[in-house]
Amino acid sequence: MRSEAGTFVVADRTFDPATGEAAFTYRLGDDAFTERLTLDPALLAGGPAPAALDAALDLVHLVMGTSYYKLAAPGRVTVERPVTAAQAAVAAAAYTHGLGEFAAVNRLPVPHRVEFDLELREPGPPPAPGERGALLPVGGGKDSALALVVIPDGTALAVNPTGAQREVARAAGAPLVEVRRRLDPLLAERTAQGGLNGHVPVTAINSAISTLAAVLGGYDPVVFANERSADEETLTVGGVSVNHQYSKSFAFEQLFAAAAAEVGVGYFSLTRQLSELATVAAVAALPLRTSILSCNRSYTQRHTGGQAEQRWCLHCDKCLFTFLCFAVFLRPAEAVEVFGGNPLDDASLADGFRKLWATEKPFDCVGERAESAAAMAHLAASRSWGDAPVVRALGAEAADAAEVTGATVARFLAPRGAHAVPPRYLEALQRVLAGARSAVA
Ligand SMILES: CC(=O)N[C@H]1[C@@H](OP(=O)(O)OP(=O)(O)OC[C@H]2O[C@@H](n3ccc(=O)[nH]c3=O)[C@H](O)[C@@H]2O)O[C@H](CO)[C@@H](O)[C@@H]1O[C@H](C)C(=O)N[C@@H](C)C(=O)N[C@@H](CCC(=O)O)C(=O)O
Ligand SMILES: Nc1ncnc2c1ncn2[C@@H]1O[C@H](COP(=O)(O)OP(=O)(O)OP(=O)(O)O)[C@@H](O)[C@H]1O
Repeated sequence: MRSEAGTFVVADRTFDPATGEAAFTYRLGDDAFTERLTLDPALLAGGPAPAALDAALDLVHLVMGTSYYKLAAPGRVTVERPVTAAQAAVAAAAYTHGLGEFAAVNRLPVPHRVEFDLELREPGPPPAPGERGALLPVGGGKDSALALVVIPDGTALAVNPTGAQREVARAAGAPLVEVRRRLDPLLAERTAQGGLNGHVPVTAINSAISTLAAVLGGYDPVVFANERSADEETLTVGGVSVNHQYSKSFAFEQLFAAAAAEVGVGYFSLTRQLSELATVAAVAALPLRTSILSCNRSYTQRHTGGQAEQRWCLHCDKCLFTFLCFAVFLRPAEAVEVFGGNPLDDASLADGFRKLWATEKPFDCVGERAESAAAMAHLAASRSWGDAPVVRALGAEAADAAEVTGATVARFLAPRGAHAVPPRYLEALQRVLAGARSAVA
């Protein structure tokens, strides 16, 4: 069936509890797209409340549509199944702010305004929470590695797992459940034929998939590791903030937590009060620092298909930022052991490092401008790193940039800001942070 011109339709979906296969269909003009999930058999043994399972599937269906919507970005979304007000709020945020970078890159008006044509329903009575403990989505990088250490009895979950995600779960001693996600191949075809392309709110998608897995498998809560630095905008367009990491922000977390609560699942970010530097301070002191991989280039569909070796590329914005943070807490030889190289020795990368505190930050998962400047200034004053070519080139200007806001590494190590971490998890986090501080001292 054709969708009405100018509308993107969140259409049908199916789920087979015997095989764990779920299919989510969308329509855009003459095209129908179906994205498929295969859920780990380990998740299928429980007997989830049917209303909660339905609502969790609806949440996935809503946010996963952003990938297909973006081909034409018609500004109108029709949702065929009734949804709750909390789900509608998640969808509105995902299509508007979650597609903010996409809109800016494609020179569409920002904010990207989307009208929803949907029927609201009341949420069902909240089901009893699952009894199998915390479910921790892992990306393979430093943040979720820290969460695995703080919650040692948790279960890790990887969407399209790679060797890096499996390795970090193994190093932390956590059982791993896997969810395979397959984009409709027609998406790539239509993109190649000139469809619009750009970033989608992937943490919103992973959050919804994790919540579905928690409902099915009887886990509670779902614990993400989205740091405070993710709240900083990437750039401003006509006075409006555009954030590459919007679906990692606290604003989005609060909206999503309300929808997850309706299906009996707690949802929060354990590291919400931490800067990237504070997270790295802890991870640098842990043995599993050599098991992490934060380079996004190694997480493309090509790599998640298992066709290429994964390693730090040491050139992309995220590699440069992550190396800079770790250098604050490691000696050069230790850093090389973790990363397999030293980009601060390569003067040709100075411009790449400088961008980390520029007005327009890279569209990547990097920390706050002030924390990058503070980290580089800190290295310039250190005996171990002060002579590295990039540090020599940038130390003085980084110190000037840091001084504008009074930024220092020490200031970024103190937890601060709003959060929704339950007391028992907060105490466990504080214990690990204190242990790491004494290891570094
Ligand atoms: C791995 C990566 O960074 N990919 C971004 C890149 O896409 P690329 O073409 O280089 O490779 P693929 O990811 O394999 O994508 C192939 C095509 O498929 C489209 N697509 C992919 C995933 C999806 O869920 N929906 C899709 O439509 C994609 O548009 C390609 O055409 O550039 C893209 C455009 O800017 C980015 O959207 C890709 O980002 C991925 C969705 C991704 O997983 N990125 C995370 C590593 C990431 O950015 N994480 C952030 C969290 C940001 C957030 O929550 O929004 C973080 O770690 O802070
Ligand atoms: N493929 C994935 N499957 C499950 N969870 C994921 C996946 N990718 C990212 N996440 C989760 O989303 C959140 C944000 O991802 P992010 O990439 O910032 O974290 P990370 O991989 O832990 O660390 P790093 O920033 O060093 O890459 C984290 O909680 C992370 O575990």
